[in-house]
Amino acid sequence: METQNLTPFDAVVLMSFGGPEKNEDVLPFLQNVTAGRGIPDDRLVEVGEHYYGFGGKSPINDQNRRLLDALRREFERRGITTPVLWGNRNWDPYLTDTVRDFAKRTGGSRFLAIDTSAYSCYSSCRQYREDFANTRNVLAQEGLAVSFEKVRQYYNHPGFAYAELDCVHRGLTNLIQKVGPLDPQKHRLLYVTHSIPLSMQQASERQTAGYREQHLQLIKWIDQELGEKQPLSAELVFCSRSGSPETPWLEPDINDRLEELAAAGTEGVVVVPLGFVSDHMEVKYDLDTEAAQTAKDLGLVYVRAATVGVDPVFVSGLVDAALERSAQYRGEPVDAPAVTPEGPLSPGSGSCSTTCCLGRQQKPTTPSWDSLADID
Ligand SMILES: CC1=C(CCC(=O)O)c2cc3nc(cc4[nH]c(cc5[nH]c(cc1n2)c(C)c5CCC(=O)O)c(CCC(=O)O)c4C)C(CCC(=O)O)=C3C
Ligand SMILES: [Fe+2]
Repeated sequence: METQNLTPFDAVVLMSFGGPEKNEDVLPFLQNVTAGRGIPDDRLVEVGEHYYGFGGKSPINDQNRRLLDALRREFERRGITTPVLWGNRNWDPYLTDTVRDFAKRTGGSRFLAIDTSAYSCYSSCRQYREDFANTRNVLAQEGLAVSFEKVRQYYNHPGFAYAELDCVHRGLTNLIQKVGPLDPQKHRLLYVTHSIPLSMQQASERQTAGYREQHLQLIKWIDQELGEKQPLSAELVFCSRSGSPETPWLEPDINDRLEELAAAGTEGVVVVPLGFVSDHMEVKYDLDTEAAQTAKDLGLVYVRAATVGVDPVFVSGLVDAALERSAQYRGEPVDAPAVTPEGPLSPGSGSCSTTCCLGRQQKPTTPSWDSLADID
């Protein structure tokens, strides 16, 4: 019997990046994101233009509203009565405001977070835990005691993995509709994720397979699952590089790779945004606008596979991951499934928390024992 029980948590909080809703939001949002992170001004102007091109509205908030709704419906379907809240790092509704409001309204103090990023690295894992510590510290000064736990990074959880598999399968079907039978000489599968600085990549490798390798493991699993149906070679490419040009980031960039492939005789690609759980601005601009234009200029057929979004298999997997974390927290034996050889990254075990993914400056994180004293 599955444990349909989130004890001792008072609420689940969907934790995300946040994005602007209108033109006037864009600058303050970018200032929030980049405070103290050394992003060159011309890059900020460029990224601002991406947002203005969409009327100043990032797609991410509406995606999160849909996910929030889907999670609530899945809780209801399973008879779980724990409330599901939503909070962001960089824009309204901010995590601190959501949590303060809930704590004052209900007296609840223990929060279990589900992040909208699936892999391990500073930006996608540890920085969220710094956010939890920040909220905890701000609210402590206001006399409210709150605590946070989070579910594991879920890139290899069957819910996310099978939902991705379905996205790839549908992308391939779409390409076949456009070009006829697939030909490994002419067609290719490009998995895309957010580039990160090499230093951040290296920090992610200290205790786990690391950011890049986690993607490669999932790609390998998808490839095996597709089996004979899928003759194309697959590779991982990157998008959304920022930072200063002298700092090395993960490569190749998708646009550069499309040029190389076209020159070598490729005629069509399926682009799978494996690193993004829904259609964020990176997907809408960097892939659907920029990379699609690159492909068009090169005469390539370009199919963009879907993101998992609110696929019921994904949503149900997230609820399973929350139940798993609760049971683990209570000290009960748990079944923690994973599709890749690395296995589940148990949060709080140290495998993806204590010393991994350190940022440039060391800041407090949650859980509270994960402090500077634990860093070797
Ligand atoms: C790994 C990763 C994820 C995936 C994990 C996760 O989801 O958390 C992610 C997500 C996102 N990143 C986003 C937006 C931005 N990221 C920036 C900057 C940066 N991202 C980085 C990495 C990542 N970012 C890094 C290493 C930087 C350099 C600065 C730094 O070291 O921190 C900048 C500043 C301008 C620029 O430099 O491009 C912006 C505006 C949005 C919102 C999009 C929307 O509106 O839909 C989302 C979901
Ligand atoms: Fe980012």
